[in-house]
Amino acid sequence: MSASILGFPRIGSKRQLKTAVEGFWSKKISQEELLSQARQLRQDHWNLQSSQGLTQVPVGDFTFYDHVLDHAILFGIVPERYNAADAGLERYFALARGLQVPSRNIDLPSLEMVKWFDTNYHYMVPELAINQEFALDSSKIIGELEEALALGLNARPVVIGPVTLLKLSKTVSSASTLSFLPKLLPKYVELVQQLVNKGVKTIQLDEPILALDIDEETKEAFKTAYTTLSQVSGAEYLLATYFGGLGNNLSLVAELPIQALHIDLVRDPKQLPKVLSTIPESVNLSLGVVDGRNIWKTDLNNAFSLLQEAAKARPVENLTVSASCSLLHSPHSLEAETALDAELKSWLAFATEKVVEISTLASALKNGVDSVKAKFEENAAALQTRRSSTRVSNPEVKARVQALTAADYARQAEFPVRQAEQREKFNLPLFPTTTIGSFPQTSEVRRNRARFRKGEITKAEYEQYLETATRECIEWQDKAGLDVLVHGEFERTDMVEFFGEHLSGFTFTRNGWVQSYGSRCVKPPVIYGDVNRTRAMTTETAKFSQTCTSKPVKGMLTGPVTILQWSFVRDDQPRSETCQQIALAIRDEVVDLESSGTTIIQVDEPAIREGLPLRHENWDDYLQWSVDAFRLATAGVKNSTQIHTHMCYSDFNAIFQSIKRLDADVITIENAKSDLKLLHAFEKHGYKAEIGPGLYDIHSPRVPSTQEMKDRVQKMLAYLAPSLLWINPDCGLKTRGWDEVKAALNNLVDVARQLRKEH
Ligand SMILES: Nc1nc2c(c(=O)[nH]1)N[C@@H](CNc1ccc(C(=O)N[C@@H](CCC(=O)N[C@@H](CCC(=O)N[C@@H](CCC(=O)O)C(=O)O)C(=O)O)C(=O)O)cc1)CN2
Ligand code: MET
Ligand SMILES: [Zn+2]
Repeated sequence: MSASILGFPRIGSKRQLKTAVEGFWSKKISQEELLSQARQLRQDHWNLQSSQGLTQVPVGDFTFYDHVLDHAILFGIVPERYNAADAGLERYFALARGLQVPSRNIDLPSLEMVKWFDTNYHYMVPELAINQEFALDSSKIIGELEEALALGLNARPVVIGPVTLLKLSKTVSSASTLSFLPKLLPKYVELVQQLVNKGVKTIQLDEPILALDIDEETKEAFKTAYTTLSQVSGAEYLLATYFGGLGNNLSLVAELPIQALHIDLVRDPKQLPKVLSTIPESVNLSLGVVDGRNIWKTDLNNAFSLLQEAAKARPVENLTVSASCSLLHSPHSLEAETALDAELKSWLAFATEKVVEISTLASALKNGVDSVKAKFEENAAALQTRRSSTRVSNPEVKARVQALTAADYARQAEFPVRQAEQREKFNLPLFPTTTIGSFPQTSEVRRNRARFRKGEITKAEYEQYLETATRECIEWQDKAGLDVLVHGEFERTDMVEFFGEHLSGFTFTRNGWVQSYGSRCVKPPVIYGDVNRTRAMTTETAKFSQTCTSKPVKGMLTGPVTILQWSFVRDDQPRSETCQQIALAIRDEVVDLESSGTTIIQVDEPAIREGLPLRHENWDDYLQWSVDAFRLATAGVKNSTQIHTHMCYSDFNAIFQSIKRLDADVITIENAKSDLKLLHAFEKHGYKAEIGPGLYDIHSPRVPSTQEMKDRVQKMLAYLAPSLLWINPDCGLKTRGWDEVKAALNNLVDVARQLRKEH
């Protein structure tokens, strides 16, 4: 009987990793200092697990930027061009975030970054060359293993499995990335041998791809890979699956020569009986009963009955209690949440508390529930207060949802009618220019917010500061010649957290940080009850902003699906219902913005693609309610009010029909890194509304030239009519500095000016 987790959040209780890494980038700390802080974090996190009695600790879950990128280094999947950077951390961070050193003639963009399954975590996409040769560089994982062994820990190396690693990679050729398996496998074998030589018994191979629909080629790859790996003497494998059930991949997994299997019993508790009857008894089962993707306290009784069901079918020695997936997606600890209401706090468990839950469940399984009776009782009592709490339920919200009719989901007229009215009203030039919303969140902006929160400046002083920042931002855009302006979002910590702070049914944390990419973190708000808007959230800012210019300033809102997707969501009602409630709150805001004089309103939905279920069979249902939620949020306005939406970070081709069904008047979309494939889809499916495919990548400090952006537009014009095309960057500018932003936007406006002359 054992207890362990698949991975722990690496960012640290106070985001020490962010501070250290960013300090290293800005040359405030040395490489040695960075390495030593990293070592400390790993040690703290392992100690935390072992002090709670977890029987094994994962090794390799730590990373300076992204664990998939670490695997590219591990197997030598480094494109030629990065050899311009020095081996070691310079090359590593060049892959992660690009590198520009004019004096050395270096101008490297970063690798592509995309979403990790259905999470808000982003990974770097390994890029396989046509003639890719692999080379093992195991220094990182071996180093970390030695650290753990020196601490006397029972260490289990964590490696992404070969099939998932290849499936997440890309290659320029038309060949399937799995065609690289025969060349890659020997390197896995070599790695496993090295680990075994260090005294390792079990190696965790993460294959989350098994929670997806996979084709025959992929199934064959699994058989080949695991048969080969099983031949390394002395090695045992824990095959880890998560983010869903095994579904029809169960019979494949049952055939693989593995010693242990991890299953996600939070996303799919119903798979347990099938797993128990299909997976050979000799295979140890790691049971993911604690939710790694949400922050609610586990229902210990419920989790325990799943464990007992397994214990009836197999010897307890062959079972491991675990969390559904790596705890990477949970905040570090509740300890810092001193401002959280006591009752609400009693409903929550972050990563550290989840480790305790796992340990409690393991004790119950080993020594009987009576051995941890008090803990079970305390848990049941907390859950009971949550179930019966009056603040969870709001009858007015429920009644309003009940009363909705089809008319609430549709604009008054079809797009062509709206477009005609809008054109007359706005009289915008051909190729109108705009931005996506945020402008640089400088340290000055953050410092002022922090000072206000600490009471060092008054509310009035803070608001005065925001007005000045907003006015300067708008005046700059006006002068630069942009056509549709934005206020810059200086008052927001984050596009989702801001709305979480203003809506009832939500709470927010002080320190509930979760890594989003690299050193960047988010603090997802917590939705615990029925969502309701009690007062306008953005109209004052919008009204003020419009006084700064005669050009239209867009009202800027986050859409219901994105608010849902980037929050911790209640687990006591379907996500679709929560989404509908958020949609109503946003609808009220949209309508209020219109009444207070805002004529163009953008409702961002960058997370709509990310929310798409991993299994195809669940797509239609999701796309129905998510698109409906957007329509509900935006349909309450006049024909002449222009609704924009914005999306980023994803391949939208698969959900194209749903994008059409959003019925937005203008869509701005990330495109700078995903080529013209998407635009082809817009053409093919007869998309009629207006569209602004991003002209440059805002995730890099690199300033795009006028010519390169103009070339991009020329290519786009092969697919899109000039009268429909908007000119804009591919996402918000909050992570950039002002110098880069000004230079890039000046060039962008130039592009539009030149094009207008030519058309
Ligand atoms: N939720 C969400 N998900 C998203 C995105 C997004 O915008 N939001 N965009 C995409 C990319 N993901 C991103 C995620 C995070 C950030 C980001 O910039 N995060 C910031 C934190 C933003 C924040 O809340 N900042 C706080 C600052 C909190 C803080 O550190 N305060 C210090 C003081 C700060 C100072 O003096 O400078 C303190 O209190 O001690 C604020 O503005 O107030 C960071 O990690 O650096 C950007 C993109 C996809 N997913
Ligand atoms: N309006 C938001 C911004 O500009 C949209 C960002 S999408 C991740 O930051
Ligand atoms: Zn975006």
